[in-house]
Amino acid sequence: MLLKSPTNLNLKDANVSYYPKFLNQREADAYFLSLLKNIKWQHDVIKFFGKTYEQPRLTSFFANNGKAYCYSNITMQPHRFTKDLLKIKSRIESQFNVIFTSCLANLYRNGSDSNGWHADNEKELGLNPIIASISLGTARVFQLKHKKNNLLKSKIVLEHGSLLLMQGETQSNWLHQIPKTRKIIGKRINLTFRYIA
Ligand SMILES: O=C(O)CCC(=O)C(=O)O
Ligand SMILES: [Fe+2]
Repeated sequence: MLLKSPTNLNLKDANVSYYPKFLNQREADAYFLSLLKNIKWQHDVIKFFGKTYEQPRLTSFFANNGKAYCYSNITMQPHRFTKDLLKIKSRIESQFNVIFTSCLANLYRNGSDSNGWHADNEKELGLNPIIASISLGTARVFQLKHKKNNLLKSKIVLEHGSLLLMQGETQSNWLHQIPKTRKIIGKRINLTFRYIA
């Protein structure tokens, strides 16, 4: 299958590219409904300076090697990959000649749900990880900012069926987030495929 040419965000010290319609409309619609229904979405509590907060989104974690994922003081024990996730994972792996062991799924229920500034730089991801991020459902804004140079920022709308690839030194040099919005909007599912050794 031939991919439409990607948009490269042309960020300094990073490598981020965007593939709209990586999944076609029919596939994206079907995956969205199926994942919404079949994933065991959980609502985690994070600890931060001794206080506890509910995460502003639901999540679920999957892996084929039993390895847990630890971030923000949460340890997520993996489920086995579902058929849907395996199909999407294989599509990305064969297209880009990469291998993933794990997938973190996020469900943003409405505009109040969000994902604050962070880099995916946990040790178990290794140096310069490649992270493949699939978006399904309502489009949301994805913002990036350079860790050291506050003049360097970027943003892109992640559309239904799209793929965003972050690789190279992106996680060392940039932060990213999904900000809240006051608009009345529907649900969005995001899948981030990762390699966790
Ligand atoms: O929802 C998104 O597009 C981003 C998710 C993300 O950054 C993460 O799970 O690490
Ligand atoms: Fe992230």
